[in-house]
Amino acid sequence: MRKKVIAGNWKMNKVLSEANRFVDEVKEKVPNSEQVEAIVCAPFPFLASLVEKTKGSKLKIAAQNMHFENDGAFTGEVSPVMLKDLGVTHVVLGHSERREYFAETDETVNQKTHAAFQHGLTPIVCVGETLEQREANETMGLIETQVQKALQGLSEEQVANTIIAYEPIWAIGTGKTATSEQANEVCTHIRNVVRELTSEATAEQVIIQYGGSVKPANVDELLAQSDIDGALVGGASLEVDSFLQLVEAGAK
Ligand SMILES: O=C(CO)COP(=O)(O)O
Repeated sequence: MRKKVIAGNWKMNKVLSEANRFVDEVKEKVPNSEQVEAIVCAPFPFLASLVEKTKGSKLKIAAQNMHFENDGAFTGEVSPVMLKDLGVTHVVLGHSERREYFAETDETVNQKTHAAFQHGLTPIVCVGETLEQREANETMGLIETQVQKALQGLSEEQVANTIIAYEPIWAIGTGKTATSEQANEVCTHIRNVVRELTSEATAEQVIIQYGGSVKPANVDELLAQSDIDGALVGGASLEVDSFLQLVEAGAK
């Protein structure tokens, strides 16, 4: 059985003292279960401190983005080498907010996914449609293209170790969760795309998360779906109690 991966994406929130306090509290309480993995995706300035604090604990620390080059004249950017050196384990790539506001494309997401694996970081690759695309019946085709392009050129083993997060843009931060059936339908489609690209064994292994207004009240139903292996959570990951409730739901 696939484990559940619960990742809290803090986005551009908190200051260092708040981030430290959150992690100090949460790291003691993450269930000691092989069934669940808990990750905090924090802003760059907090990463060194949070990695240090979580050494030896079950809580993992992720970045929310990175550049694909190792180093060079890219003012304001952060490289995979820097993240790996700090002890970061995961990196969120291609979040819809980065695609919308920071010109992230399927091509750069692909370059970053390759760079993550080159440096031993696990990519959490985000895909998802807008409301207009959903209403125009474009969801399945669009998701297929996003997944294919993100994974292009990866080895089968790398695909198996990629985390794919399905985040319908219309459900992010809106309080409008996709129904668990709607979410599962797309996650099943993603697994089928992975199956076509690789093999049955890899498709069965790949972790597919749902994201978009996940909270303690709806997480059980979402995680009970056949192809949803976890959640990428914004708002409800900012408070210790709700984040822990989500992680505990993953351990059930
Ligand atoms: O974008 C998200 C996580 O990456 C989802 O955000 P919300 O959980 O706040 O809807």
